[in-house]
Amino acid sequence: MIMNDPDDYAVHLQDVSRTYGKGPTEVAALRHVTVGFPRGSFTAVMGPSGSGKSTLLQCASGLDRPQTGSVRIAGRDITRLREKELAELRRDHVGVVFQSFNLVPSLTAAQNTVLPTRLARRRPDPARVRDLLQRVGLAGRERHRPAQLSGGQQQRVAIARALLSRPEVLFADEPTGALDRGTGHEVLALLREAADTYGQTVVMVTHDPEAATYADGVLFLTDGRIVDSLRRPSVDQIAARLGGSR
Ligand SMILES: Nc1ncnc2c1ncn2[C@@H]1O[C@H](COP(=O)(O)OP(=O)(O)OP(=O)(O)O)[C@@H](O)[C@H]1O
Repeated sequence: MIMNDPDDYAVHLQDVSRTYGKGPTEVAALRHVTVGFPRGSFTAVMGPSGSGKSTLLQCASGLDRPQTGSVRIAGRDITRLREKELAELRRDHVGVVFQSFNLVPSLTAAQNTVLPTRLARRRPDPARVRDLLQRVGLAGRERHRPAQLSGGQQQRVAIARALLSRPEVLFADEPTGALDRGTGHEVLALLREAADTYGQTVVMVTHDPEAATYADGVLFLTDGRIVDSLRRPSVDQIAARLGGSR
């Protein structure tokens, strides 16, 4: 399919730049990035440490505002929205699994999982909550509070929470980084299912070539720019592309 219109994409970044700091300490984290994520696609974002992967996710998800350029989600340029409109758009269309899990300390794993759904005034399906928590390996931990869970377990609560509301767009920053192999594969299968079965658009940062093979395509960032992309690559192709830069 030929896609020229930014609205053909679930998320579209046009000429996005993000700089941190000023003067001698200035860092250009993203430099004039233009990229679209087609609806229902699963994209992996890779590149060396400091290349701008997290910044790309933060800008694309509306958690951070770029200095230049536009970011479209659900047909709206989110860089032009007021805070309240942005918060509502994010609540209704976007799910995130980022490195800080933002779990509510006083709520159990199950309560944290259903929180965004409840905030959006929807009724969570208890069977689906149980199934998701089981699939991310948290069966038996549903009533544990974050302080009673390991870092990896807290991350899995964040993954279940992001998946439960079936957002149109799901951003995940290293969702399998802290997980054992088996749980990591289950999480990747859930992300694949989100795209294939529910038409959700998934954008995932990962350092792991094997995790990236679950995606339809891989984008490579270097020094704030997208320098390459591969469609349906093998582990070996990804590893070869990353070379010594990991
Ligand atoms: N809040 C900040 N203040 C200043 N500089 C920042 C900030 N956040 C990121 N940077 C800088 O911007 C650049 C891109 O950072 P970013 O976290 O996006 O990279 P990354 O590719 O996700 O790295 P990693 O793989 O190590 O997580 C880096 O040089 C980083 O030091």
